Amino acid sequence: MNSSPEFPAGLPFVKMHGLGNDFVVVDTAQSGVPVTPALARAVGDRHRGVGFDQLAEVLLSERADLKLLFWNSDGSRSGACGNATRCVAEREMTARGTDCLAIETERGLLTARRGAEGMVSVNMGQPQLDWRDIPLARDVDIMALPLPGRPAAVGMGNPHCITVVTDAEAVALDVIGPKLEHDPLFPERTNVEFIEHRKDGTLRMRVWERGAGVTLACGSGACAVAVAAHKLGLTGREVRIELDGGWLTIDWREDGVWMTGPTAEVFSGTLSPGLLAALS
Ligand SMILES: N[C@H](CCC[C@H](N)C(=O)O)C(=O)O
Repeated sequence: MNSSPEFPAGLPFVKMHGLGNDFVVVDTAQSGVPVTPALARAVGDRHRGVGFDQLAEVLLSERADLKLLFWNSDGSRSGACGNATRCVAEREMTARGTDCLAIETERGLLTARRGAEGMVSVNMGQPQLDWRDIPLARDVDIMALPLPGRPAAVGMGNPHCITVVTDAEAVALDVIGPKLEHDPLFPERTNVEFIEHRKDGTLRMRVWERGAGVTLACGSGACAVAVAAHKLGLTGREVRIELDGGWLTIDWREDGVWMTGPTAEVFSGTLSPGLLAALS
């Protein structure tokens, strides 16, 4: 095995997930090893690395308890990642012995709280409902985009394209997802969600994530979906959403869109110095 003169001890990481939306958490504040697109791609490789939907990079913050940056497995960045925010918050609240945490992200300061029955909630902030903020390439009706199925567009610090369908299971996500992800209407690409409004008032949601593909869940996507479903008159401000990996509760309150759900720590390990050396 090669050793890295720069990082002789390798890079410690923690593997976590929220409803099967899986993450590698690395603490740059402690390790001093900054994440690069190449590192994210290498660690994100499910055969030659660890594998993740997103990598959460923990940094020091002057304004909050900590700062988080999010990376997709294709090496691109995401301004928001709700499930990773909840996972890191759980770990940090446990380490610090608190029930509340302030987290700086690219989209602003987020508040996380420990909830009942081991759940963790995070306020993902107010949705972006202006076409320039989502962002879209031009001014169109954001609740009925000029695309097949008349999807809605909502930003949560990252873009989401939401189509209401009668049968979410029947959607060929891996065919339609990448088409919408790369549609020119979305200059920064987009996450893609399909939702079915069930008779019991809940939503069934399936997701194709920008930069990661089909995932078992997407927290910011669930927030965007709840906002779109409410604006389309399907649901109230609070809704339960079933994703492939489980359930999230979303509550669009006056102070922002709160998301509540489970978190899990899976294992911790050390990225080998050889892997890091190959990238430098
Ligand atoms: N899984 C994340 C969202 C990742 C979004 C990312 N794929 C992007 O490029 O915006 C979540 O729980 O919110």
